[in-house]
Amino acid sequence: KFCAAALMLSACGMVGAADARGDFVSAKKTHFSRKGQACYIVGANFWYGGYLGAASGVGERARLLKELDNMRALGINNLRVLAVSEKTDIKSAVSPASTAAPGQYDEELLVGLDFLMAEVAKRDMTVVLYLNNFWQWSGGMTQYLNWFEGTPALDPNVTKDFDGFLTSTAAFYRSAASQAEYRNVIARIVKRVNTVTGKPYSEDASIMAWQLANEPRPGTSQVTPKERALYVKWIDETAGYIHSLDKNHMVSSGSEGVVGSAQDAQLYLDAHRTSNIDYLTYHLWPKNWGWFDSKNPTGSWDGAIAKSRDYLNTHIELAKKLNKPIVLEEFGLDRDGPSFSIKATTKIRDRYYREVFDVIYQRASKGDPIAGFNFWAWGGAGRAANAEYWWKPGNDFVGDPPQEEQGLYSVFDSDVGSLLLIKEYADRLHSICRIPTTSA
Ligand SMILES: O=C1NC[C@H](CO)[C@@H](O)[C@@H]1O
Repeated sequence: KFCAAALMLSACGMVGAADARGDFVSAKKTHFSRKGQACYIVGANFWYGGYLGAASGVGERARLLKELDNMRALGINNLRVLAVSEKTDIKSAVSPASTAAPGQYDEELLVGLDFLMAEVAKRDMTVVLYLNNFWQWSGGMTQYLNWFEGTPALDPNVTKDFDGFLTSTAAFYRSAASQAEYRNVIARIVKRVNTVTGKPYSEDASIMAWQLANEPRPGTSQVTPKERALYVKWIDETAGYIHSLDKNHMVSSGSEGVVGSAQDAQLYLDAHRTSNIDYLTYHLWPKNWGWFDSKNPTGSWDGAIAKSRDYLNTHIELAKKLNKPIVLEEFGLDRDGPSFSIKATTKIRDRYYREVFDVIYQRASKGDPIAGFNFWAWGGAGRAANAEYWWKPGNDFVGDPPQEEQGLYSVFDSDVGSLLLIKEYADRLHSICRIPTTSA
């Protein structure tokens, strides 16, 4: 009876048919597999993809379709997207937010995510959806603490106290009330039925993975044993909760790697050993982490490259230890000058991208567990709206979220050299596993 009803509902488009099991990206030891083939992630960070998909308000569906076509044409087959944002008074945060208040969700933004997923599926692309943010630019964990612990929603751009932000925000993991609402939101998204396709998210193979948060950190590099244990437990139990709701998809943490694990490789290993985490993630930020000085590129280049190569290779070795695939899901560098202006060249950034791509391609060619990359971040047709390069509601979305200058790390559609470089390495990675670089 149930099958007949399901078939009938499916036939009239009320509930989309589940994708076949083999259509889902899965981790097979240290590599990803999809449709019976090993596959590599050639991806972009596209945090605002769901926002563009909204039917009105912030939505720009015509732009979204053009961005997706342009990315697909380059061989990009994966997008990393913000799935949930929290309404906040923080100035350098995006608005509107998908969670307007605890228990109040913005259906228009959630339909935007539905539309994005429907268009991604048409292009045989996949998406990693992150369900929270350690940083303030989408409200994130500090906003949960404001709602449930009464502490101020902190913006390190204002407080200028980065370590204070890290310690305060890590209180999220021990706030029972915050965790309860966070899980409500997780359940609402993971169990959602796409209003455009009629397909349950949990049965949609165009989702590659659910991700706990963007860059969740345990606190500062001086975390106590108690904070370490809490962080490890939070990753294990939250990932386990998602798997309890959805038997089809992988789950990842969104970690930056050792830098995001109190500079401690052992903590990174301990936090990702659980079978509830299907693959590893790491990020690479030479300027943010003080390795590269964009005001002194010549003097800081060699050190930055040496540290970057070491970071890349160290994490591929850690993936071998855990026998899991690993994705470099964020990396970037600013424009020549440095400048936020789209008119500035990107020679240094392109050179850096090539250095990163070379390590990834060489080690992937040898069968090492590097499963791909997502560069940070797709700016596409978006443009900074004012001379100060700060985002304000109503402005274009670009690759840089509102807490950073609009042009800092974005790859725009006019950055032809960067786009050709991405395509060159997309083709090379796809050639390793013979995935068609254009949708069949
Ligand atoms: O997740 C992130 N990592 C680094 C990006 C660039 O600084 C930043 O915009 C984002 O919060």
